[in-house]
Amino acid sequence: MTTGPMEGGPMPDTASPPGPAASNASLRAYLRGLPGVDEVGARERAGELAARSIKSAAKGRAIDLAIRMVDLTTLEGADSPGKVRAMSAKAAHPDPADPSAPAAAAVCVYPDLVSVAVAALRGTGVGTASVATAFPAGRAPLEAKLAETRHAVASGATEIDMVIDRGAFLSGDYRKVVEEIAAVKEASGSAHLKVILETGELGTLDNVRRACWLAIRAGADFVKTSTGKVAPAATLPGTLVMLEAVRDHHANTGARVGVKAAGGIRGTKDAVRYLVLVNEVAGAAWLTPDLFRIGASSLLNDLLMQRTRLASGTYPGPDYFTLD
Ligand SMILES: O=C[C@H](O)COP(=O)(O)O
Repeated sequence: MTTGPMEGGPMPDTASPPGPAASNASLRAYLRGLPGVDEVGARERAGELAARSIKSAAKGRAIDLAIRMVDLTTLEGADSPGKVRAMSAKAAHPDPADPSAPAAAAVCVYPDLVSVAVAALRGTGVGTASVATAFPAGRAPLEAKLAETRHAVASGATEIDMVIDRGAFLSGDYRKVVEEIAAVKEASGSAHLKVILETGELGTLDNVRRACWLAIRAGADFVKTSTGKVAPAATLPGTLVMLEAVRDHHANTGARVGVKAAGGIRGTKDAVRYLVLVNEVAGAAWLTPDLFRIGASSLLNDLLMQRTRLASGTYPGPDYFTLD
């Protein structure tokens, strides 16, 4: 098992973390002094939780919860207003034949399409999330990243999904990572900020733990695994480490930060595995769209198919739901 209050006593935040104006040297010293993540233990624990089965009655509830947690995403060069409108309609009413099917949490689009999603989602309660900060690579001057963030917010985005500067992180410039997140947080105003770590580029689970700590410290409302553009994208062990980080942050400060698993999550089985992980690692308090999201471009249809099968005993035909 990895580190945690139940297994290893007080967590890192209690070990006199450096103050808000800390130099890069003290951030480096602090982060490098944190107890390491037990990679083998994390993988074993994630594997063990993934193997758990849940009863049919609980499965129906889990599927509805997973639908409510979906950030229905399109992040392609070929995205168009028409596609965003169709996706927004689907997010608000995933199964037009069954009004009991819950709505998704949000639609996630590039900044130039935010206004289209906002108009299409007005009055539905579904949020509009926008990637910003030169998604997915994050290679742009800070001013350009802030301008993009402000544009998305001015267009009505309720959530901003930013990427961290992985180059700065991997070369040990933690101060730059923190400053950039804090600046984007300010530019986001009242929009919720999700900070994408791009765990597939961080190399180790220790780095995932460190990046989480920096993002939370800089003001993240959510920490998010991946852009969906880099392999591996979301993984159970990486998400486990992130859930431990938010759990420990809560134990140390009383504040709750959310987690978003995104990238490569395509089936109901996978979605349910993430819910089991959330429940077992962070706790039931995180089983809400306010604290856990699944970012996915093509998961919703499988959730709807499984939902219909549970209710009726048969799978709907392949053409029953509109394409994700
Ligand atoms: O943020 C969400 C991801 O970009 C979606 O990735 P996906 O297309 O693999 O589902």
